[in-house]
Amino acid sequence: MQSFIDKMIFSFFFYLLLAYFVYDRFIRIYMRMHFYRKQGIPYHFNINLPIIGSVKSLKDFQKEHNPTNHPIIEWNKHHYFPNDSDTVPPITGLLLGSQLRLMVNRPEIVEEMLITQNKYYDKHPGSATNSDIVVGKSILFAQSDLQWQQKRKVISSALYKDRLRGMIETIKDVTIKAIESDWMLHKDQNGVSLEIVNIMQNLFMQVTLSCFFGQSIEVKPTVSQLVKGEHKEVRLGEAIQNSFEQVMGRPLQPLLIVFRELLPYFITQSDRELKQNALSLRAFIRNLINERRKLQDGQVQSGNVQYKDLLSILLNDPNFENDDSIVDECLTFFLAGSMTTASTTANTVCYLIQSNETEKKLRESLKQNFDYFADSSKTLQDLASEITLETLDLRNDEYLKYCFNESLRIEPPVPFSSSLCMTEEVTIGGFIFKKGEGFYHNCYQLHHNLDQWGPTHDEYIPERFDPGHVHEYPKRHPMSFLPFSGGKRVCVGKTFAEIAFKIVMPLVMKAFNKDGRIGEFADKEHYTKKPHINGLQLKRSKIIINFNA
Ligand code: HEM
Repeated sequence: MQSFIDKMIFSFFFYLLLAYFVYDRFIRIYMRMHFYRKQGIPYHFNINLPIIGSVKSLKDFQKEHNPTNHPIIEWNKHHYFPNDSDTVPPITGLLLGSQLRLMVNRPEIVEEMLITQNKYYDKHPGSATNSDIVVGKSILFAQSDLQWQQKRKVISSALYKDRLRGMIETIKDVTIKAIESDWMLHKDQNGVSLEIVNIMQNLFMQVTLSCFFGQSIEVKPTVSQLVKGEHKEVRLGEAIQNSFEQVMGRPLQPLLIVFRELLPYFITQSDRELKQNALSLRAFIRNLINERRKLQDGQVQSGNVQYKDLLSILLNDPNFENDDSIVDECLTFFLAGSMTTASTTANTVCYLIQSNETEKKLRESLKQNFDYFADSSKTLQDLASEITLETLDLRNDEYLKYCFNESLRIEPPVPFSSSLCMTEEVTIGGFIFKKGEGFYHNCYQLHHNLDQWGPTHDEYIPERFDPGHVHEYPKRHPMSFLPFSGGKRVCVGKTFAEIAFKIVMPLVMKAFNKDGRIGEFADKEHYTKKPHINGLQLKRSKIIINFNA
């Protein structure tokens, strides 16, 4: 009798669970899709497959087209607006496994979301769960609560103007050191042959280490990582990037597509390796923190400027109650700060190689701002002495700033926002969004909408940001350019990123120059295609440049 009752109880719970599974993975999703389709939001037909959703279609698309751009961006475009047309659907549907996501492609809707309706959505809790293993509870994926607000305020203070002045000195030192003592070692009769993404990634990792963690620029940190079962010493930047890319790809693993509840567990061999590697990274950062604790004042000395760096600020603030919360923010800074800036700079170099005219204009413009830039009797150090917070305003000509903007536009380092989530049912842009719905801002598309950027949207033209060229490139909707996100979650490092770019580019262009050209691609194919280097996919890009030295 007892065993019969046990069986009944077991069966009851088993069928209850099954019913929940069927409801959650099929019925609920179909009802939601129906709800959005009725409002005119398209869903590509392949995504109706139970549980698998768009994933099979996405994988097939990758196999067939091998997109150099981010697959989600290209898939969205391929299925919903394959030919450049004025009428990109404002919102398109995506089903990642059994998770519905909406892609917002139009600036008018983004504006309404960021400005008047921002209290109705927040970061999607799924992003925090997924990335927890690498960035823990950092501000990047945290909900916009009081704790996030307080932490963000403290972190932003590491980037105040007086501190930026010190960091400018550090960035100059790190860049000159990289060019002279690292890159130039590869010099032969053909110039200096370097892989652009790799050198920029390492450069900006060193910038981050020195500016925010006060590390000596002599240190080139490596971390022990498991690569297919073998222990290897990997450069810190590469190790962080690898772990992040793996974390981002995890929700598309077959097991996790079917049972997303298993996301916090690391079951497969590659997941266990990822966990191990993430723990090694965290241990490395904890070590930095311990070393810093031994120092008395936590001041960084750079040239004749002294400043308190991020690490000393966090160590002395009650909002960061334990070392784990400091490690979380440090790893976020490495990720958010260096991959993005590295890809922007690498893209700019590629576009200069592709366009003689743009490079000529940029060199002319730099000459107007910095006397030593084109003077061959002057060294990199001489040029560096002219670079200050004030001269970085580019008072005589802003072409370098236009190049920065155009690089961010044509290839946004963060091509779509992290996953966001409606906290209430709300109507935006005439569409009703259900509570709990996940969505992304499709920044890449915002930067390429034909009615906003015209038929040349796929060409690198810095002049579009020059007010003097407004007749050729009319003003766009303000939300058509959104590389740093916006509203309360706008990037905290945007000024730092711009400053770092404006320091690195002139130094690199002075170091590598033959008859006004920086260098050439080793593979001639690169002259005709867009570089497509974005911050989420650095590993995919292998572009060798023969720099002129
Ligand atoms: C070209 C360079 C950069 C670009 C394009 C960029 C872009 C972005 C974007 C789009 C977001 C929002 C991400 C989301 O949707 O979740 C973001 C957030 C953030 N960025 Fe940046 N970023 C850059 C450089 C930096 C730098 C240099 C730092 C640090 C020094 C930094 C620190 C952060 C942090 C901490 C957040 C999270 C802010 C919050 O949610 O409160 N970023 N960035």
